[in-house]
Amino acid sequence: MSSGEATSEVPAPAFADGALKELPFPPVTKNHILNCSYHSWHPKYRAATPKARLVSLPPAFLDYLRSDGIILPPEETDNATWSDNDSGIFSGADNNEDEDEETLDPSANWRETHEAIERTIEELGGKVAPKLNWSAPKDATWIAATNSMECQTPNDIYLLLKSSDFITHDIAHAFDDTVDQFTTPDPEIPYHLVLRKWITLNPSVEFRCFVRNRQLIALCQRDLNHFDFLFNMQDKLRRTIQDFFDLRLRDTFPDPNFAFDVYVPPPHDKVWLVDVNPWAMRTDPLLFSWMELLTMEVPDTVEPKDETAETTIRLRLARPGETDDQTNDSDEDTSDEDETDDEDVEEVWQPEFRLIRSDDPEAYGFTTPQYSAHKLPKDVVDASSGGEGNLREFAMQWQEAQKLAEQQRQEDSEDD
Ligand SMILES: Nc1ncnc2c1ncn2[C@@H]1O[C@H](COP(=O)(O)OP(=O)(O)OP(=O)(O)O)[C@@H](O)[C@H]1O
Ligand SMILES: [Mg+2]
Repeated sequence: MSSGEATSEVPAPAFADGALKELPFPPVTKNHILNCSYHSWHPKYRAATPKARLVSLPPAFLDYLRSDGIILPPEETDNATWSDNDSGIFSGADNNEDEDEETLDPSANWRETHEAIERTIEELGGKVAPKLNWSAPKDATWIAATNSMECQTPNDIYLLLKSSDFITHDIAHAFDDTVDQFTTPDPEIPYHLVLRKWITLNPSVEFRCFVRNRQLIALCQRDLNHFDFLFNMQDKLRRTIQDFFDLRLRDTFPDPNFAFDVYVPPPHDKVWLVDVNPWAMRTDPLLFSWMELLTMEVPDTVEPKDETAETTIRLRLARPGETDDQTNDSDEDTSDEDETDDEDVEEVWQPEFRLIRSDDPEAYGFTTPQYSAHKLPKDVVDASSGGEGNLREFAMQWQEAQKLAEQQRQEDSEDD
């Protein structure tokens, strides 16, 4: 797939009466969205990505994902316990024997895909974490027996994918809110199921990193819990991630603005690239606000002229929208007075690295639901419309899931 360089720099903020009226995002193009699709960037950064395989998805499989209801292909292990089923989830094997098997098995039209998925799970050691081009079904884990994204069978995967609003966004709204949404025909999206070898990730060392005009400007935790030990290793982590960005991403990613997610497991000297996300509203800025990220002042790095001199890098603060030329012009015009000004701003600048402090309200999830753009998963709403019994059963499952998640979090933080 061709990946076009985004032409847009960060625009000068549109101030009105001294206040920004709207978030000054550079125009988000369909091309930018495509550049952030797993299938676009993965081949280039494969060596830095946890082991993953891509299964290309035919239209018939996408039709299955789009169809109402959750009907799963029959499994050899299907047994009677599945048939006494009032959850609305059916396996083809549960159906009336008189009916035609072909019409009952939803995978009849995409058997090859189903088998490719089966083989790939095996190749990856029997456990995988699935995602589509952009999204993982994180909002649907409550429906899975494991209460996580860990999948051992194709049906585990289908159940998650079909229950997730994030997956629906990938298949129905990928180009929403792009500047060329209504003016250019949608490019065909080569849909892929990404199967990642399952690893037990420690959420405390997952970070989201923000890149503006090819500079790493900010980074933060992805998990919104307080992890005390992170404070002691903040500098080391920042350096490791900055080096990774400089070496691997800065000059090779097609767009100047994007956000990337990394995993930096002990001993914290290697960075794994987990995902690349659009520089757009749809990406959660987590511990920052988009307004901060779009308007924060960052320096333009000026390399010291004498390369042998051991010197602090001179930095000059540039405002968003100020081009290199503008910055350099004013640098050339260096009067005595300017030098004094320069001294004022000469300092070692580093991207802001935000961590959750123990007293932050985010640490306890008081302020925002985990997926704020989707206040309630659709299935919660569906459960409530299924009557009191459904809701009670759902509430019990939900409580159990929360307890397990909390237990897991505590174990993980103790591990470190
Ligand atoms: N190989 C893996 N094994 C187990 N868990 C994984 C694996 N890869 C990723 N995860 C977990 O899945 C989470 C979500 O993955 P990913 O970032 O790809 O989803 P996403 O939908 O793009 O998320 P977002 O909407 O925040 O951008 C990660 O934060 C990580 O905890
Ligand atoms: Mg992502």
